[in-house]
Amino acid sequence: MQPVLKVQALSKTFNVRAGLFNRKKFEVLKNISFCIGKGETLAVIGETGAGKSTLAKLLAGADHADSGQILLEGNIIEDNGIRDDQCRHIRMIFQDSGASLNPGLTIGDMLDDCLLYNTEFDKALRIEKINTTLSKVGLLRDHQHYYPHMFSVGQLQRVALARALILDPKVVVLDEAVSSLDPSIRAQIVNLLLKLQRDTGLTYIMITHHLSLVRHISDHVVVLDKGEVVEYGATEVVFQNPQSKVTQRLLSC
Ligand SMILES: Nc1ncnc2c1ncn2[C@@H]1O[C@H](COP(=O)(O)OP(=O)(O)OP(=O)(O)O)[C@@H](O)[C@H]1O
Repeated sequence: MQPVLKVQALSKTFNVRAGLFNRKKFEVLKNISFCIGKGETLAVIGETGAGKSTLAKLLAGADHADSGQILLEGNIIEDNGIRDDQCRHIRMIFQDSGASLNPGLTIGDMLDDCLLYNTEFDKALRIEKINTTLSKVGLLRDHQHYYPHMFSVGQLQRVALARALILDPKVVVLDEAVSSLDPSIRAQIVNLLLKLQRDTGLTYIMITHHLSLVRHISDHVVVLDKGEVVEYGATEVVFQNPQSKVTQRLLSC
């Protein structure tokens, strides 16, 4: 079966300061390759600074790679740093959703803007889509009139999820999206993610330090170390018999 997302030899370099006047190249991601099937969850784990968030941004189109390809359902959506700007099928949710929402916009206006800029929907269709999306993530119709500061942290993650889902993406990248939540709220959001996946065949790429969560919900895992894939396989296999020193260290914590 064709993977929904295929990443081929993705590399990324940052120009970083070296001393007072010089800059040097820092290879943050080196030759990253993996693929993921529809309705599956792939976890990306690694120590601090391994390159996980950079990879998340490249996948979601928030930054560009220097080389390599990203293919969605067999079509190249990024080729050596050139992104198909029309591609809205990979969306991202961050840890601190509150910070990524415009405090001056109601949730309804924010969702409406997403639809206005990315679809040809008329007003009636946009209203219907906003209502069904809010209900999908467990929020009420009335919540569209609320501003971000009126929500709890857990509800804000639902709002972020609504913003990601309103354009019917195929892949959602979750960068520590449930990490800051307290355990009971985290469990609610994880159950919501699993339900959405069961109902719609969504594919997740989950970046997290929570290894119990990785074990609970991911089908495959990629272990990054200093920008390189040091282990990649079925989660159960990797957890039971970790091959790389980094994976062994992570699992022993
Ligand atoms: N814009 C940037 N310019 C220069 N260096 C950067 C930039 N963004 C990230 N880095 C560096 O790239 C490396 C990887 O960062 P990244 O945030 O991707 O790691 P991470 O695995 O997500 O870490 P953490 O688990 O702590 O979030 C780090 O050394 C970081 O300092």
